[in-house]
Amino acid sequence: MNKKQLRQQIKQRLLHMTKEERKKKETIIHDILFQQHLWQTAQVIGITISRQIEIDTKCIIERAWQEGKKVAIPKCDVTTKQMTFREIRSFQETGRSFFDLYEPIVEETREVQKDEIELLFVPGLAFVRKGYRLGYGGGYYDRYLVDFPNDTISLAYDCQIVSTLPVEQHDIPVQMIITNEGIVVCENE
Ligand SMILES: Nc1nc2c(c(=O)[nH]1)N(C=O)[C@@H](CNc1ccc(C(=O)N[C@@H](CCC(=O)O)C(=O)O)cc1)CN2
Ligand SMILES: Nc1ncnc2c1ncn2[C@@H]1O[C@H](COP(=O)(O)OP(=O)(O)OP(=O)(O)O)[C@@H](O)[C@H]1O
Repeated sequence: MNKKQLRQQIKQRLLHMTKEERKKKETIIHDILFQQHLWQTAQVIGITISRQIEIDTKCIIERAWQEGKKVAIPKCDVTTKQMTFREIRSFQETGRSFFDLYEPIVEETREVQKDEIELLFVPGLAFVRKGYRLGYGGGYYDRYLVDFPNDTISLAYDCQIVSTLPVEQHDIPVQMIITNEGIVVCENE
């Protein structure tokens, strides 16, 4: 199966989950996350604002603010396919952008440098247990991760874990995946 077909297949799986199933699994994933030392000690997190089929990140962002953490979200440059992260202090500092994404409002936010982000949440559609992932096809995270120096984590429903993925030269694995079935520590060789 090629990447495009695989994306379609996983999207279908996600769309077929019932509201109850989704909520139940989401709660488990959030609970596991908040128990992690990695979470508890991170002072600055990098995270996206979730869309329909993605695991809810708004409550993660709110929890981060409650715990005094700083929250940075990406702003994509569609021509260079690069991202920069900017700190948001409330959802009012975000605006709807391309592709139905919410991005930081540049005039109201400051840029957060890569090395300031202590824990980066990496979105994806499908994952293998070694940490390799299939994204939405922009290549934004693959580029961003090239010289990212700190911890990376992904959140996924069990149905997003697959046994194989077409791995390419530029793919960089995440260090940890949290699913509703537990934690996967990805061993990088
Ligand atoms: N909530 C959320 N925000 C996010 C991401 C995400 O996965 N989730 N991203 C995670 O990376 C970045 C945006 N990712 C994007 C990925 C693809 C395309 C895009 O234009 N896709 C084309 C197909 C491109 C291709 O196949 O070459 C399209 O669907 O038409 C845009 C943004 C940053 N923000
Ligand atoms: N480090 C990189 N440098 C240059 N081009 C890259 C890099 N990483 C990915 N690309 C290019 O970006 C495009 C999308 O890559 P890919 O299909 O792996 O995206 P993805 O993993 O689904 O997306 P994302 O990383 O945003 O989640 C491809 O054309 C790929 O060649």
